[in-house]
Amino acid sequence: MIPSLQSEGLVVVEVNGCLGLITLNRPQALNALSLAMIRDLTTLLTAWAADARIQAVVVLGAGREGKPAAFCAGGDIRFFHQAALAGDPALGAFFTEEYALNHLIHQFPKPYIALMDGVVMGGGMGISQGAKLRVVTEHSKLAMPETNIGLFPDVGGGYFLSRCPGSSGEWLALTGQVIGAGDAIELGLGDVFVKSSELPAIIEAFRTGHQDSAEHVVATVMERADLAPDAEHWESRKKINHHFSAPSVAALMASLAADADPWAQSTLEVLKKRSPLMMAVTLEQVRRARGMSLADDLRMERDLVHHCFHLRPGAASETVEGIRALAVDKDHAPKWNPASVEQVDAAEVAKFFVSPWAAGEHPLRSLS
Ligand SMILES: C/C=C/C(=O)SCCNC(=O)CCNC(=O)[C@H](O)C(C)(C)COP(=O)(O)OP(=O)(O)OC[C@H]1O[C@@H](n2cnc3c(N)ncnc32)[C@H](O)[C@@H]1OP(=O)(O)O
Repeated sequence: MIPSLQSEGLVVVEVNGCLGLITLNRPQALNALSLAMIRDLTTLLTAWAADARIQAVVVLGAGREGKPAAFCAGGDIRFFHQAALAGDPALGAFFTEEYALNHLIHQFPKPYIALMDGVVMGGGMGISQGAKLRVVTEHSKLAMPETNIGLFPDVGGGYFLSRCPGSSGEWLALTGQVIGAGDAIELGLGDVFVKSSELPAIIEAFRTGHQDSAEHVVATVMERADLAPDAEHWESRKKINHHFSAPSVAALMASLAADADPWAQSTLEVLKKRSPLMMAVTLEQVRRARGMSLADDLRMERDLVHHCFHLRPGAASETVEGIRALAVDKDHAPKWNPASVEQVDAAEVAKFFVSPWAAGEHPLRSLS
């Protein structure tokens, strides 16, 4: 019922009755996902999908004593940095296996419940957006912040962001805006609000209560559901739709610049800090993904992430530079190349969307 795992305690598993309870247990790195953790999650979900004794799965993040909660802050970006500079083939395996895991979760045949308390970013969204029940609290901080590290919103981000209402997906993708529970529910990125003070009782019930059916597991959450707080960014939705429906990043930044409203000006300031090249790639990604299945979107994202590390290898990669500035040197001063949206070459953006693999050789060819 519990297969053997390889992440040495970073993924903790408990089975109680028909429930498989998974705790991401790397709190000092906000439960960021290593390749071993991704492999463990894949092993567990693959085994449990076929195991009639398991009828529901719950995933949560371990907390740090006295610190804010985190569900998962994404893929391990320090590993991306080291592996890219070392030319480590594990980097490619990481993305292939993480995206396949995201797909597995979206298609998981039994209730998979994500307790999205605290930080839920990047890869954390990837392992929660496919959940049947996405539980948010007043401490939830959801974001796809990849343009801040010279990346694009992957892990199925093209698929789930492009399904957000109006142009809010483009807004979230380009700015990396962090949203709380109210906005998450309003935008279709969360399902149910539970006060964080209720979580210990819910988790205790999952650990020790009688769990004899998936319905009972779901009811354990739903009976503690509450009214969500207001959506903080709801008032800005008209402005989001107006500016973020512009045809290009340069056009949408010009549109914001021409709007004296403080919201437009502060949004423009955020975009000026993001990678111009990767904003252009991101806008194209989200718009293409709107007409794609999840599997096709993940294949496109696998192509894009390959190019992030190979079109310009090593330290020349926009992603390596972005991670260096945020998480390695922590100077928060990435030197983007090019430095402004006006200098982004459309031909360079187009190269990201050419698959490096023939259709029959794509690493995610088996996803449907
Ligand atoms: C294919 C998958 C793609 C992706 O998922 S790309 C990654 C997307 N996620 C991100 O870009 C988020 C990166 N993290 C952050 O921006 C910040 O963290 C937060 C805003 C989430 C929280 O900030 P604060 O509360 O100030 O915490 P802190 O001191 O930055 O983090 C505590 C420790 O956690 C490590 N950490 C956080 N996120 C990651 C990560 N994604 N990968 C690896 N480590 C991470 C930090 O570095 C630090 O560690 P130390 O104390 O040793 O400096």
